[in-house]
Amino acid sequence: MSLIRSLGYLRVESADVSAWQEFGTRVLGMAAGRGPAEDSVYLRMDDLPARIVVTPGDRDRLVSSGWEVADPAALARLVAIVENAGVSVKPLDDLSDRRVSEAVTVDDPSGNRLEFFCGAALDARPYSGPARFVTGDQGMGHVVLPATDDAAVLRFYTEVLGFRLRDSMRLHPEMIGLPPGGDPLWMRFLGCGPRHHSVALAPIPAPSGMIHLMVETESIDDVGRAIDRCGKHKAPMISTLGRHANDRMISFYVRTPSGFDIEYGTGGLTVDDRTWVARQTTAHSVWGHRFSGGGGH
Ligand SMILES: Cc1ccc(O)c(O)c1CC[C@@H]1C(=O)CC[C@]2(C)C(=O)CC[C@@H]12
Ligand SMILES: [Fe+2]
Repeated sequence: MSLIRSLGYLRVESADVSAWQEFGTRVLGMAAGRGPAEDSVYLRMDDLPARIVVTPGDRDRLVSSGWEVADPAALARLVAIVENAGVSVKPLDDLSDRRVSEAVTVDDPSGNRLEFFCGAALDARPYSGPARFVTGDQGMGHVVLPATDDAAVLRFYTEVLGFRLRDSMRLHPEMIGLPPGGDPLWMRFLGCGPRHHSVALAPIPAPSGMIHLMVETESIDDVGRAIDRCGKHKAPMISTLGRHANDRMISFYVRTPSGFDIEYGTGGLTVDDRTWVARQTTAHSVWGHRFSGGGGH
């Protein structure tokens, strides 16, 4: 098992935090949480006080993704491994807004900021949002992060952080607006627990620092209700419903107020590392997922 157990939280900076409050609760069906900063938005998906924290800023971007480890000893081991690989690790002092007992921060080779933490607080109030999310040992979902140097990020995530390669997908250069006939571009799907992928790295530039966050619900009815809410609140759905070829997730994509997307799905595959074999998928979906508006991110 890798020291990193699952995707724990996202920290987002936004010029319009109130749009996020509306979007998170009315469209995504998450529950509004409370936190120490009056001007921030805290969105709950389960017993944790917040899975998405949106802080005010002058631009819209992913600040960091937070990754949960089992305990302080595991965090110390992970920090030693990362430092041994020549990557600098900084302790995080502002833990009050994160509601965890220890956290550190690291940048991946493409400049994506990661945080590793342990000792998350549980909220005394039960989760009560309209959508029921699959979290637990699968974490809050998966993130797709931009990564320019495939070899460097693949080495960092697998050899240093201990993620396992679950799938690769070759992208045609023209899919992301490059001239045809260049070097192959790879999208890598990596896992740290039972979820098929907790992070995917894509050779696609993203001004907001993020391509999408996938959240998984318990049933297709949760997904159907979310599609209805997108219509009611005029949230921009940027793909039709579809089923992915690699993790079998049935999902659709909707644009957030920060310009990146949420993939909203159900029925994703869980994998067992003793038997899993990483393959190459050549189609992104078995059916559906027709993207509109600039190629799907
Ligand atoms: C291919 C795939 C399998 C499982 C997923 O959870 C998943 O998000 C994807 C990739 C979706 C993918 C993307 O994130 C960036 C923009 C892409 C490349 C497209 O334009 C189509 C597929 C999109
Ligand atoms: Fe995805």
